[in-house]
Amino acid sequence: MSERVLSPINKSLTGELYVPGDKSISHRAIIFGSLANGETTVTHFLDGEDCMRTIDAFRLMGVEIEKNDNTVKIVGKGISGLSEPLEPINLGNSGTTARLLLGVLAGLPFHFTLFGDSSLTKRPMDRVAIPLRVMGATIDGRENGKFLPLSVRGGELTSITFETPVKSAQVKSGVLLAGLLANGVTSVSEKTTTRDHTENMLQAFGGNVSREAGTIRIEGKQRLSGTTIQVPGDISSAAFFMVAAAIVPRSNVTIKDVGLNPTRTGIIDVMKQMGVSIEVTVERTVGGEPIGSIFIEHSPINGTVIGGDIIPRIIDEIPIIALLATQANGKTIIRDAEELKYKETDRIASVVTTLQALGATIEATEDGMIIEGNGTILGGFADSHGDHRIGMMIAIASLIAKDTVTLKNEESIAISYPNFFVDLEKLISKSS
Ligand SMILES: O=C(O)C1=C[C@@H](OP(=O)(O)O)[C@@H](O)[C@H](O)C1
Ligand SMILES: C=C(OP(=O)(O)O)C(=O)O
Repeated sequence: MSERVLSPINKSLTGELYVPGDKSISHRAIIFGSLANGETTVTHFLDGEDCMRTIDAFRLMGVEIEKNDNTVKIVGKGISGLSEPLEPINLGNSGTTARLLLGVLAGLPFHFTLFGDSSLTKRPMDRVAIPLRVMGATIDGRENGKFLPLSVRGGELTSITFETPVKSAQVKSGVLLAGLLANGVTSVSEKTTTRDHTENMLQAFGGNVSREAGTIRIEGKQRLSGTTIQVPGDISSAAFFMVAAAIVPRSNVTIKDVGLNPTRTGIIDVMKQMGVSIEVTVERTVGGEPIGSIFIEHSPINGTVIGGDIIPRIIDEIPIIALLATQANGKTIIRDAEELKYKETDRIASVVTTLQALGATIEATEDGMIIEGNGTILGGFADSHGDHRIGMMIAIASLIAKDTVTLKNEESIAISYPNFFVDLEKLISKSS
């Protein structure tokens, strides 16, 4: 368990930054590359711990995957080229690996044992196990198969018509992946749109998927072909520097080559709604994913009310939005965000207690939080509790703190952003 002492910077943040590859897209590139026939090359792959769990899982099933820094080559031999793993699969801290992989394993004629770290072991898996059982998989584990460790016996699946009871791209994707391996046409409906990278990437691998008014249909047993995937920069990682630029006086930062998929850009809408000066340019679309740049300047910030359909579009950005709200004029209310309770930590509780410990005025509600603006961030000790996004929120808070902040458990940041402090330093050192 390592600690890092962070001092207030008394400088501005300026310059351009390329953030690491998108975590959601990196996971999916490995999954589809492993199911496809032929070679897949993935560039700007996120070299973070979560995505390594997905690579290791497919290696255990016999897939040849070579990784050199941020470039990954996968030798796909199709679904029939996968084999039964001889060892249990370690999912580490990664909810995306767990839920998406379950969808694939459900359709393979093998037995699997899955386990994760202490955080993932507390996160619900029944949200995807329940529909997969209806399709024909046998999934069991703690508390009637709700929690890891899980045992999965996959095999022939029948298609399903499924309406997701939770606003979750992981659940949607798990069922769609099982649908790809099943007999017949699987249909998944969602009341609120969640990130659609699975649908986009399926098409990039030559698959067919129809999308109409919140319903996605996928025909089973499609043959996918290996391809080249260029992973855009992760807007969920960029969000930390976007907020840093907004709250540190005299800052202006441009994030380059970042993913601007509309199912992910809620952070831009929220920052604009709060009065932040921000300019977005979409430059190109690669594999169905828009890519471009975001320019952010230090600005006066206003409190706001955030809720409803935007929540899945900002779900991973809420911790850093809460920090932004501590610096606003007036109160900010975040509601309809109960899904935060099922992340690496209960992020309603961890955001509120961490920002309170740093001196902010913030209280938890059943489905979100209420933040008083014009807050002063003090120094002190703050623990990531093993949650990468809480760790990065603390690091950005330290930039405007009155005193040093000691970040405990800083190593969790490597889950999604191994070079976070190097990139932060790049923006600071260019400033006066
Ligand atoms: O599909 C994905 O890649 C993800 C979906 C979201 O989770 P939920 O689907 O559980 O909301 C998000 O929080 C996670 O970081 C990545
Ligand atoms: C919730 C997250 O990831 P996962 O669900 O994949 O653990 C996240 O990255 O914030």
